[in-house]
Amino acid sequence: MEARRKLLVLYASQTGNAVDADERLSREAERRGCSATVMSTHDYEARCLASEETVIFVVSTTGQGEPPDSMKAFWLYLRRRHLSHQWLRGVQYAVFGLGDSCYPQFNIFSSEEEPIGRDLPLGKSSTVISIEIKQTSGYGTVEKLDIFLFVAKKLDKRLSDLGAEPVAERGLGNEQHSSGYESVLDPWMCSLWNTLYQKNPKFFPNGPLLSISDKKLIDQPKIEITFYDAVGEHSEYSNTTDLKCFEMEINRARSMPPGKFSHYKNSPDCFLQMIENCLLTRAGCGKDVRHFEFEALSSSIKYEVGDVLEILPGQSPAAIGRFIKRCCLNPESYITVQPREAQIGSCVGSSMVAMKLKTFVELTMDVASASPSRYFFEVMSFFASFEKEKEELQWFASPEGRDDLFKFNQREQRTVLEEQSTKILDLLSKGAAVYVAGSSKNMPSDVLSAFEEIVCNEAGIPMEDAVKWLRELGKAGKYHVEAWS
Ligand SMILES: Cc1cc2nc3c(=O)[nH]c(=O)nc-3n(C[C@H](O)[C@H](O)[C@H](O)COP(=O)(O)O)c2cc1C
Repeated sequence: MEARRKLLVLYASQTGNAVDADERLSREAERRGCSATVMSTHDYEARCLASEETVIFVVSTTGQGEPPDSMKAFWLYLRRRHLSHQWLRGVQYAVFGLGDSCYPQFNIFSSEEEPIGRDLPLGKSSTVISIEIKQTSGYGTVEKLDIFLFVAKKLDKRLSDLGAEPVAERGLGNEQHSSGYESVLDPWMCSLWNTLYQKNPKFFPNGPLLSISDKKLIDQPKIEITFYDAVGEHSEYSNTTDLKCFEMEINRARSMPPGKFSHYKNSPDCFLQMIENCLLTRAGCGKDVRHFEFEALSSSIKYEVGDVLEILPGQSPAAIGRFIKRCCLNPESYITVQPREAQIGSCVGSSMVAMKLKTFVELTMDVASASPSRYFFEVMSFFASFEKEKEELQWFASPEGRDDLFKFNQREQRTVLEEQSTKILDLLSKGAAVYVAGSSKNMPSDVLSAFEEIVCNEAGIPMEDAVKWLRELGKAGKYHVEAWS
């Protein structure tokens, strides 16, 4: 019997959206009975592409029409001149691109005349910074270039020039769409499954429609986290991890006062002065993408065109603490993180070496500024015990609820932490009675515990302030207010 067909799903991402989209594609394929391997273009050997059967690419465009860092080597290989027009004969492919039509409106530099420095997206956060170190007063000729979804368009063309066969029309997801890139991804994915099924029914033995229940898949996480309560049990290894080095680097940078001399040089680490900080995105478009300009103050700074200046983003320790507390975990406990199946390869922050939970959260997760993914709502709906809440989460995770989710989640820039504190506002906006008292002492115990849990613990608002805040809301006539004494 011919073996079931397999899919290779490759992603190239700078800030994480393509990873989400890619994982969604592989999940949906697996729910239809087709096994899929998800990999970053960074971990994939480009020369092996010719021996694949079907490859789905999800790629984003970054910088000024550039491929993500993780795709640069892969793309360089694909562009080699010696590759024949038949090299990918027999390989089927589909490309889904992620981009943002805001970008062509910026001033674009042609590749020969790029300014010194590059855009540096800094993780999946609501503020993105593009950096330029000023050396001369002029920037060279400015050209308009269509950089919207540039990478997906180029990749699609190159794959086809190398003889690969497209199985679906290129999908182009635009973040400016009223419900984000998912509004294009949903129908694109459905038509992809149908086409693959028509080409070879072995892809989906039970047809292209959903055949495995969500529950079964949600029960099988890809990553295993093991907790060790004994502090120090594994600490003898922790100096060797990349994360540990990263942590040390961050601590070193944070503790460096102006004018401090580095340990190994007799000259100061270079100093830059910020001379411009301007918003690149349109006002009100819901995104904060900034252009910073720095001027070198010390002569010690040496760089060449293409060098990268990295600014390490940080998270508030209070937010990390609140997140861990909300998960009912001990921030001081040690964990190891590893993929459950060998084929998955390394996962974000994967480490066989135990590290402190709070270090892991600080270095690998964005708890205070990134909006949770759609899949987060899907998984939460599985665990929700309150029926109404479960239904709402399921609606958000469904294709029909996608627009509502986008408005509630991304447009409002909600975060995992905020989800908790907005619960109380949701309650209020649904017309629930607001109880106001002179002091929290008189609150009925169920109201008091809800307040302690949501307003005080999650949002970090002291109880007395929360009571004052409620009184203000009541005075403004927004909510029905009852008093107790
Ligand atoms: C610094 C930066 C530069 C970007 N440049 C472009 C661009 O030139 N063209 C485009 O279509 N989208 C551009 N985008 C939008 C991204 O492609 C879009 O946000 C995408 O969803 C990011 O996917 P990723 O998280 O997988 O990298 C840019 C985004 C950032 C943060």
